[in-house]
Amino acid sequence: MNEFELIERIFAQMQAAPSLSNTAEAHNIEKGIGDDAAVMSLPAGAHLVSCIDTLVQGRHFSADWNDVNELAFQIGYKAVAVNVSDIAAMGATPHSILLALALPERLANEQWLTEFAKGLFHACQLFGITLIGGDTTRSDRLVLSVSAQGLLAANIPAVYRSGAQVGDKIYVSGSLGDAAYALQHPNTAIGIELAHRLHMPTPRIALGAAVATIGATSMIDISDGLYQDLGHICEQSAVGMRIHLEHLPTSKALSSVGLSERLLCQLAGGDDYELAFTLPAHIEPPIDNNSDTPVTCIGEVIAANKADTAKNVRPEIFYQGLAVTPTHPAPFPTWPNLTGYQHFAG
Ligand SMILES: Nc1ncnc2c1ncn2[C@@H]1O[C@H](COP(=O)(O)OP(=O)(O)OP(=O)(O)O)[C@@H](O)[C@H]1O
Ligand SMILES: Cc1ncc(C[n+]2csc(CCOP(=O)(O)O)c2C)c(N)n1
Ligand SMILES: [Mg+2]
Repeated sequence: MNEFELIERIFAQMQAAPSLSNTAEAHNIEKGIGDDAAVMSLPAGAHLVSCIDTLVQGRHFSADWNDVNELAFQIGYKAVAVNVSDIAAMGATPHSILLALALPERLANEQWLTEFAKGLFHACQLFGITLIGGDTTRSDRLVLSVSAQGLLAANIPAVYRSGAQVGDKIYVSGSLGDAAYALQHPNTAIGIELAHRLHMPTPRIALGAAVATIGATSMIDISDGLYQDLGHICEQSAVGMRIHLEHLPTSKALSSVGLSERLLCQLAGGDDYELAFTLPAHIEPPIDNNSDTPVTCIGEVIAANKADTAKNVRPEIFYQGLAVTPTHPAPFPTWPNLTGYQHFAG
């Protein structure tokens, strides 16, 4: 059996799981894997929301072959989760994915592919989506591109980065900085405790849909770091922001890390896959005490500083009521680089 037959067999087995085939049926997928392209019918008036995200060995996960072997399940899961997070950040409900797999020969074996497929289909099941097709090529390193489709009901507006208004409050889901800390300290007790936040992020699907319904003015998922990603809302909405550092939601594990290092992970670490959104001050956020998705107000939208050009607007940050600036960087010992993750930095 060659690699392609192996992949086909493993994926067909997983796809045949009863709960997954039920999802395909519920999603009106008329043709999934097996033809030149997939075909689905959409509910009347629904909007189709699409995105794509690539994970590259050595850039989005460890280059080390031992790690890639050990993390097969998590890599499969995360490739789906990061895309679902982008769909959630529009307020849409995820529907289906396509997978382009560039596979090194040494991973084209039953053991690795089975674990990878288990992680991928676990995510599909958890997020209620169907794999409807893909493409497989040989490559020197593992590269995964997943594109996702989501649906928005006819009467629900998608939430863009461009709608934040002066006076809105800024909210963030879950806790921040956990994944970045786990990446930087993989062998410490706290890093190990937080490793699941790096390898298996939880896209906030229900929250994204809920805030779209109640009238969120803007939303983004935090993949590159809160400071940079809120900057995208500032740029596209032509507003400024004030962020209060003492309000950043912090997990119990991360709260024992020194303040400056913790805040750096929270502002500029990335890999959080939490949602940041703005709501007019009179709209209460969907805070459900029984849910495991806390929502925290971290600041407010202010008028853009006229001195800033549209491309360099970043949030202003405050700590205990005082502006944190290069001349008064407290609680940081010196003014930190808050840029966040950039593929082509420097
Ligand atoms: N190669 C490309 N061709 C066309 N559009 C692109 C390309 N790369 C990025 N874009 C578009 O630019 C916008 C921002 O992309 P980006 O990848 O930064 O999204 P993001 O959600 O901020 O990050 P993430 O990749 O972590 O989800 C998106 O609308 C995306 O579709
Ligand atoms: C080995 C390794 N090195 C660095 C990182 C951190 N990292 C990589 S890409 C990215 C932003 C999101 O990517 P994109 O903008 O492409 O969606 C972040 C925070 C990691 N997870 N693993
Ligand atoms: Mg995004």
